[in-house]
Amino acid sequence: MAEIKLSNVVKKYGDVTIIDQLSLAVAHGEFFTLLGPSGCGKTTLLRMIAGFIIPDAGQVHIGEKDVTHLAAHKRETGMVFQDYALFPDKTVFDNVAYGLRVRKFSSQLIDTKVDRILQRVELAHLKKRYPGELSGGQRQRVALARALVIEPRILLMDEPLSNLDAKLRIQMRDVIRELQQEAKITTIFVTHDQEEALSMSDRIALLRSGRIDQLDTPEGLYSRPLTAYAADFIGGANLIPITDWTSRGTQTEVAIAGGVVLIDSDPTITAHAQASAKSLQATYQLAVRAEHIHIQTASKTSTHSVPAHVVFRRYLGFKVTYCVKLVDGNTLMADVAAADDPRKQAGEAVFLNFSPECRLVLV
Ligand SMILES: Nc1ncnc2c1ncn2[C@@H]1O[C@H](COP(=O)(O)OP(=O)(O)OP(=O)(O)O)[C@@H](O)[C@H]1O
Repeated sequence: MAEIKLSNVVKKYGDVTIIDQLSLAVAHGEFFTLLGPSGCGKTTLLRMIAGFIIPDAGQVHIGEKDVTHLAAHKRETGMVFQDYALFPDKTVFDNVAYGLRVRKFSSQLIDTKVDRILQRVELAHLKKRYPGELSGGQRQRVALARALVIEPRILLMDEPLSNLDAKLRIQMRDVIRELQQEAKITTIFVTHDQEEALSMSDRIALLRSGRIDQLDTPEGLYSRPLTAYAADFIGGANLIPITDWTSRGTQTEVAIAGGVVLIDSDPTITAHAQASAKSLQATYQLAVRAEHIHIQTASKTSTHSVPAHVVFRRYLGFKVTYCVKLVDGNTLMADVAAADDPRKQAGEAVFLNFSPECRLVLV
């Protein structure tokens, strides 16, 4: 049984459809991320689950209960906002205690619960401070403690790390994930940061204009993107036009400018291609991650080498990034380990070998 279920939810503002017949199910204890660029509808979806936005059509279930029209405060959800939304005139202790006081817990139980959660987020020594006397990371931990102290059934987090500096953001990922695992609390996390999504989530729904483009595990989304949008958004793959392709059992030959690339076959793509009436060239591109291009100085190494020219070489310490141009003028970015660097300069000819992990993706 799903802990959270959205069934064909729709949200429109005027004539503009923001969420378009979207369905998803989140399992109990799952860390589920809504990922996508600004404006794709992540916050709207999260607020539908919280009860701040009522869908124009469709249902929201929490457990077995239809909560589509249930008031936000009756939904057993805790929310952490991007700007923390702490009470500036209350101490850390009182901020965290707020939800318990509203729920009429005894002051003794409030003391115990608040002290326990403040210790867990390493803020016990700061409980008498006001939010204005805390760093961004500390404020974020107060917001997290305040959401968790009421032991909500569901934790909803809207870009909770985006106001922190890069180092703190990475530390807080671990804190959130640890607390979530400890309490086995079903969590929906909104972010536009692909690295955050990959490193924290059990599953990710990649959104595109109010629809789910791909719903998958982090590994699935990174290594088996189905669309050019997913391949580009997660890990910024090179997208290469194809001129033809032939599936030969476990391997597929893909013709691109200058040569033929051999990749692993994907049954999903093959089945889609068989069912699709459109021309293959218009429907698919080859998605190639920078780490899946190997730069050779001679073509002899493989019958599937593709000629190219170096546009520029950028040394980055542990790796070297090359920009290379195919015979049709398309450019690709390729990463090589510093130890394997062929040390080619702009204008020099090279040959590219592509790893079998490269994929055909829907345009
Ligand atoms: N009250 C509103 N009235 C009209 N349009 C709105 C309203 N709220 C949101 N929108 C629009 O709905 C779309 C989705 O907004 P939403 O906040 O869900 O996106 P998001 O993916 O969370 O973006 P961001 O990462 O920038 O927060 C946007 O185009 C936004 O302008």
